[in-house]
Amino acid sequence: MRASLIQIAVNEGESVASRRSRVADLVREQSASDLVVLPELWTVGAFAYEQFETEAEPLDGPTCQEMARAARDAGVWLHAGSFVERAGDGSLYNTALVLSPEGELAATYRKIHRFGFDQGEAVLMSPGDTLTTVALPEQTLGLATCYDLRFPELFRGLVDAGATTMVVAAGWPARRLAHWTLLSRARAVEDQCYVLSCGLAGTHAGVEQAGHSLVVDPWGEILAQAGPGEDVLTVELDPGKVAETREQFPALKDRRLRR
Ligand SMILES: O=C(O)CCC(=O)C(=O)O
Repeated sequence: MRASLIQIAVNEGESVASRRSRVADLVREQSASDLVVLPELWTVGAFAYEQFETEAEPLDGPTCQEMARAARDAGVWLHAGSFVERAGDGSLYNTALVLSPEGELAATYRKIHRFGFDQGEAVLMSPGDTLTTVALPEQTLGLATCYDLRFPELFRGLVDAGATTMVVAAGWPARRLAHWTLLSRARAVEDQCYVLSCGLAGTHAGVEQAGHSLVVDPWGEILAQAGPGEDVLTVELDPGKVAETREQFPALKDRRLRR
């Protein structure tokens, strides 16, 4: 399975609507891939808190519709990153979308761990409560968003639900770049899975983004890593590698503290 991660630069001066159509074109350019992954909140910017209310969309709003067309045109599975979802009761969620190559909505994931402690996303958004996996022809995706990366129990839950490839859509700040790389590798090693960590680039709301999206294999090796700017990373995921790693080094079978 060929996967492409599009590390999108979010800078002030580009409207959400023009970024949406620019990103749709970038997705269409990845038609040689099977799976395309976008970052967290690439529409508005992960730290643009004052725009969350004004840019919130229903689940079937412009981001979902435009990404569905792009997925269908490219003929790819598209993890369309996340956007600010306004639910029926008015509350906001940081919601990730997965679209099929036919442009159908295959899965959604509402970010469970909100970032900001007692401010920002943590107070503006409601938390999701449901783990999400998506069965693709060669890999089962387990979905996570940004701060979720710090919570290994979420990933163990995804392993138990059958995930073989974790997709982490993020808007990770540059000042904690070392944690981004370390935790992506840690999740891959402990869960013996591929990890596709796709972050934002650029600077918005005064927060420089880390970039450095990466793909890690089930042994913890980094297969590819982007630099700080907008970039596309393309890697081949070996369909047998997760099972082979789990068989040759069966540490997951030795778990004793399952809840
Ligand atoms: O955990 C971190 O260091 C970054 C998390 C974050 O920026 C987010 O979840 O939006």
